[in-house]
Amino acid sequence: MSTDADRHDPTQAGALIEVQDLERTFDVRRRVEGRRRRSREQVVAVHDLTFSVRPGEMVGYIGPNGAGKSTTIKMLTGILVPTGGRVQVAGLDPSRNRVELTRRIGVVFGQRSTLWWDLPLIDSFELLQRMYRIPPARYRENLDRFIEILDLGDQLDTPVRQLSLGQRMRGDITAALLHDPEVLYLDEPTIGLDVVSKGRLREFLRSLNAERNTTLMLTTHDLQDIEALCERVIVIDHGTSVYDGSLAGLHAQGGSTRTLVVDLVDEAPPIDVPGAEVRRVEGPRQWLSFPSDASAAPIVAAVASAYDVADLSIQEPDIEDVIRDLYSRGAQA
Ligand SMILES: Nc1ncnc2c1ncn2[C@@H]1O[C@H](COP(=O)(O)OP(=O)(O)OP(=O)(O)O)[C@@H](O)[C@H]1O
Repeated sequence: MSTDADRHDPTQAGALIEVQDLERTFDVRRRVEGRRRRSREQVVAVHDLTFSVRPGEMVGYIGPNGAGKSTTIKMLTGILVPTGGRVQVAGLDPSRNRVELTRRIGVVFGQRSTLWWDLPLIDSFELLQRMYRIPPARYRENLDRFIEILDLGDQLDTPVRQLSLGQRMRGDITAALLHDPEVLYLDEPTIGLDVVSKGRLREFLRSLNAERNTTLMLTTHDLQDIEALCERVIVIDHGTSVYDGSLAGLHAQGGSTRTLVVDLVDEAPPIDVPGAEVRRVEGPRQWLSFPSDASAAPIVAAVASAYDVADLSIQEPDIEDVIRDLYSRGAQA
């Protein structure tokens, strides 16, 4: 859909995750009205999906409900076998080398915990140390670090079932990282968290990526997660990629516009300058829209030379609007 240079080459040398023409269909039986038997139907969850991710990238994987995000992540982690195409993670075929791959990836599902529900948090971590055979010194080092940054020190002896959602999520993230995975898949990691917890978690993920070059693939409906963490976004709709590129490039999709907000010293008729159009006037404040890919400088200069300006600011297009537009175009295709 995009033609700009922001768009990613979906197949890259040195990729950590490689997905080529990936496909997954499900056979489902549906009850047909007036018939005794159920009819068989095929649901295409993922098709023609091609992308690759380099080590250390932080990629947002987004799409509307039922777009195929979870199905993709399940194929990347080896839980589901593709019905077509190819997938490789760290040089391994996930469904064939699931045990080996498990040592190299971490997975966090926001709505499901992988911790032992009835055990104190620390017991889950110790079990994981044994399962992954993490050298004791490395385990201690990682545990101390994550406990400190994620502020879990007071919760270690609490059974998981008694933790708050935010504490449980931080526990799950620690559990997923103790074995130093190269890739971390996060599925709705901030769902249900308050603003402070969200901010803290995002900060932690940023530092993890900066310090350890951990590759991050983030599935979320919270676009602020994406804006805070990901330079690259893959948008999936109806099982296939409809956009793969930078967040800035996504902003520029769909001929979206930016807005120049002008506070005049006094009320005035709508501002008339080349390259911009007045959309709204409220007292001395006026909103002018101009194309996202145009420079704001000549418009600002024209306004400032012809009017008495008290203040100016530029608003970027709302990313949610851009994405909604992309989804609706996908639905029409
Ligand atoms: N086990 C299954 N059997 C039949 N159909 C399935 C199965 N798993 C997923 N699907 C279907 O495949 C499509 C993609 O589902 P998927 O869960 O991957 O979407 P999603 O993008 O993760 O959605 P959400 O944002 O709602 O979690 C949907 O139509 C879904 O109903």
